[in-house]
This record gives sequence, C-alpha cells and structure tokens, in this order.
Amino acid sequence: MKEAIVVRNLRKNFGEKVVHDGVSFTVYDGEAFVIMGPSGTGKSVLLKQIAKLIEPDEGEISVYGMDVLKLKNEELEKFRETLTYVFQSGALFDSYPVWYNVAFYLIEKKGVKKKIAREKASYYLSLLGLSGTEDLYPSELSGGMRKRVAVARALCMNPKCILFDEPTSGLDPVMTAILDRLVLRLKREFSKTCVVVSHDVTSAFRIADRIAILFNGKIVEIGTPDEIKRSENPVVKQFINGEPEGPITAVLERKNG
Ligand SMILES: Nc1ncnc2c1ncn2[C@@H]1O[C@H](COP(=O)(O)OP(=O)(O)OP(=O)(O)O)[C@@H](O)[C@H]1O
Repeated sequence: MKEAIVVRNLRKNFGEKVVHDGVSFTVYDGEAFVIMGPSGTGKSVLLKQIAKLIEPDEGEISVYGMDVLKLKNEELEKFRETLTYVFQSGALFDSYPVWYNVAFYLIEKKGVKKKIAREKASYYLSLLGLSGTEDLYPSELSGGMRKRVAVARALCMNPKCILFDEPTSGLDPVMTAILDRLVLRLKREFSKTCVVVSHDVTSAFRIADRIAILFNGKIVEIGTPDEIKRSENPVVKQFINGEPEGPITAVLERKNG
C-alpha cells in the first residue's frame, strides 16, 4: 500500500502544555482515516501540523513523499494542491458570495474564467445539498451550511488528500449522514485520501477504514472499526462507550487539579 501521510515522533508544546508527546502513524493512499479523542487532546493541532499551518517542535511529517517541514517555493505550491485542510469553522471570506468562495482557488490561482469556475462551484455545491445558494453571502447561511460550503471549496481544488476538522459537528443527523456518504464517495469514486477528525462515534464507524484514538499526547490505539469496537484498552472503551468514569476522567481531573 502506498503511503499518503507519514507522521513520526511528533512533539508539540504550547508553553508548559504538552499537546503531542511522540505521535506516530501512517495514512495510506485512498484511505478514510478517522482521528478521535477527548476534547482538547490536540486533534486540530495535529491536522494543522500536517497541513503546515502550525510547526511542530520535533518530529517528521511527509505527505506523498514531500517533507512537509522543509517545503519551499514550487514544492510548497505542489503541497498546497495535494492536500487541503477544511477548517472546523469553515473560514469563508465574508465579502464574497458563496460561489466565489468555492471557486476562489480556480479563479485567483489557476486563472480559470469566472463562468466556468462558477459552473464547477455549482456542481460541488450540489454534491453538498447546497444548490441555489450560489449568490448568498456567508452571513446569510447557517453554521452547518457554512461548513458544507468549506467542504465544497476543498473539493473544487481537487486535492489528492483532504483533512476534515470535525465536518459533522453542529449538523443534524440527516446532514451528518449526507456528509458521511460524501466522504465514502470521495474515497470510492474519486480515490481521495480523507483524514477526518470527529467526535461522532457512529459517523466514524460508518466512514473509517481505520480509526486512531489520540489521548494524553499519544495515539493509544489504531485499528479498523471492528478492532476499535473490540478493543480492551480502557481509554478506547470509555471513549467509544461515552462512559463518565474511567481513565480519561481520571487524567482530566488530575490536570484540572
Ligand atoms: N495556537 C495555540 N496556542 C496555544 N495553545 C493552543 C493553540 N492551539 C491549540 N492550543 C491548545 O492545544 C490543545 C489542543 O487543542 P486542539 O484544538 O487541537 O484540541 P482538539 O482535540 O481538537 O479539541 P476539540 O475536540 O475540543 O476541538 C488545547 O489545550 C488548546 O488550548
């Protein structure tokens, strides 16, 4: 299997706070890889390091053979075309209408004519159940709609690999199922590599080829959904069963004094 993302021995602190204390894993080409873990364990920070938005203190990250920490000029541009990060918040440009947000990269970076770019934007918006929103402004959309526009924008860039930061938080169950189906379609029909940070256990089991559980600075388990369901690891068990008592609570209580 071809390696898409390789993370080796990643360490990241913010001041005294240790967020990653030696995180290693590999994501394979065409895989749907879900990262789960309690709030504040560093899932977003992990994605942002892979996307070269935050620098790690130590470790190595490679994306399709590119050394992410050493990228410069053309290679950086190639990296940005290979991998796209979908922000949790959507991070849209408020002064542009929806279609221009989606088509921004095509028009501004690739010089695609506005008419063609708009058609492409409409196609990707339709995949996300957003037909007819082209001329609205982000402020006129619900939070869930903004999230979906951000996904359409990522698809419009046609990257090999998409990092989704909690794409289904704040979405209703039907919209969650639609987004899950889209991730599966991206994988099966378009051979994309998808890395998804999620809190939603049902959604994770539905889409993942493999799931990694991040806790207390480390990956405590990686496995297929079946392996994760059968895991005897107390952290994994507490997390996927949503139990109030267990090792996760004990660590949180210790940290909070
Ligand atoms: N730029 C930053 N400066 C300082 N601390 C930060 C910064 N970004 C994140 N942190 C801290 O790093 C830790 C991990 O944050 P992160 O957002 O990655 O958690 P998460 O697992 O994605 O949480 P959630 O599931 O709640 O979204 C948190 O304690 C957070 O406060």
